Amino acid sequence: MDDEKGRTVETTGERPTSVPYGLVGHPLGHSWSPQIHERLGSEPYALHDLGPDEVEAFLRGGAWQGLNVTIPYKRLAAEVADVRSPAVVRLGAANTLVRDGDGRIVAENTDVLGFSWMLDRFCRTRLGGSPHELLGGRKVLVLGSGGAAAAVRDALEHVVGAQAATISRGGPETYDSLAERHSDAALLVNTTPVGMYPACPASPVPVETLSALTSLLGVLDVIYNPLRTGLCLAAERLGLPAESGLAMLVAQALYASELFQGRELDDALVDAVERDLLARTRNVVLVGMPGVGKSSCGRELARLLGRPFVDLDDAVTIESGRTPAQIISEDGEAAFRDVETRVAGTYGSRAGLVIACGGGIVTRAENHDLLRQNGTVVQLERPLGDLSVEGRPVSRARGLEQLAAERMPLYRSWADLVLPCTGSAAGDARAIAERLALG
Ligand SMILES: Nc1ncnc2c1ncn2[C@@H]1O[C@H](COP(=O)(O)OP(=O)(O)O)[C@@H](O)[C@H]1O
Ligand SMILES: O=C(O)C1=C[C@@H](OP(=O)(O)O)[C@@H](O)[C@H](O)C1
Ligand SMILES: [Mg+2]
Repeated sequence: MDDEKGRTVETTGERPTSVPYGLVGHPLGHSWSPQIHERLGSEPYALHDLGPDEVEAFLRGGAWQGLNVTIPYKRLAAEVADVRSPAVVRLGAANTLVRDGDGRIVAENTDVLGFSWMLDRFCRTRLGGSPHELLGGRKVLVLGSGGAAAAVRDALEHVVGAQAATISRGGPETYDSLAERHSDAALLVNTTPVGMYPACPASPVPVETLSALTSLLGVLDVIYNPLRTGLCLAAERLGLPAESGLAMLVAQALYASELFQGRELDDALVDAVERDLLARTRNVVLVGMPGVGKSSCGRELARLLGRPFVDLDDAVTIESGRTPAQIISEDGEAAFRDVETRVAGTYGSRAGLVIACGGGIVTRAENHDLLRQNGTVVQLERPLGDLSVEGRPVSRARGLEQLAAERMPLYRSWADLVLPCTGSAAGDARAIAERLALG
């Protein structure tokens, strides 16, 4: 029998009646789990955004082999299971369900394992010791008291032997008492949604409070979007090692995928999958002197990588109905900078973009966090004599020499990569793609 496209449709034998793997939750929104599981070999992987009246029947009777479960159904997932791991029993919550050979539902909590993996790598690579050596018997502050907090606390207490102190708005230990009562804490972990896209970069703890926690060795955030949360940015400003939750996301998926497939996967896959995700999702942000070639190179780079391109000057024009040059000459530079900062916030928080900034983006320090929360900053450099001042009121008014004196140190301090221009925008684009290992 042929279908309407002329393909032969099997009418006998085994046909999959559903997708074997997937994620259940509500609301699901955008999820990176399908791409991650595809890389790990547990595919096809579907998203099941299920309402409260349909989820239990699906968990109990749906034609699935392995499921990840997220908010708000992790407790239900633990309840419907026939077999529960020790972590699931302790937490009363499961994020992974598999069917065993007898059709029984087996529940695990790989959030605990995923956080342990991230903590282990963070401690060894950034703090120079194992979690147990660095944190055993010491106090760790856990911000928040929801499901993610329970998994983090469980890992800290049962795997590492640390003392987890929960900080929450309504609990006995609040944010107000942080600096006063917990200056002995060795690590701080955010499990609240504060700082998550699109309300970013926001931090659950102001940088002043963080600086009063004088025993901190580092900071972790379970949020992975943006790639650098407001908390991580604040910690980095204080010189504290900090990492947000992408590794935890990938590691919990790896442990879930092992259960789905019934085979062991190499832990090194976590680093590899994380690197791939970073390469695909991190913005490339171009800065440099006016006329250096940011807009031209950005356009070429976006074409090369097959990504959307955003020129912040164009975004300003769309947002305000006037070009940057018009705003500057009619209302003054400060008025332009306000709109520029607004659009930097909008596009800086998105993922997978090539962003060309205006030359003056570095004149407001706050723009740096807006753009680096999800981006790698690349500075383009050419000799001043080669720079066009056409249609650039700021360059004309102040002169390139003076602008360079003011801004060069700022470009340098923002830049993750400085690229001496190669002679053509397309050549610069190829050089950036190569230096940042983007393909
Ligand atoms: N790599 C380059 N080498 C030589 N000229 C360039 C290069 N990139 C851009 N240009 C030229 O310089 C001028 C300014 O480029 P533009 O991309 O608008 O710079 P920016 O956005 O940094 O102000 C344009 O006339 C452009 O054609
Ligand atoms: O240097 C500056 O202050 C400016 C640079 C321009 O962008 P380009 O650097 O793309 O020319 C534009 O944002 C505006 O005219 C102000
Ligand atoms: Mg430009």
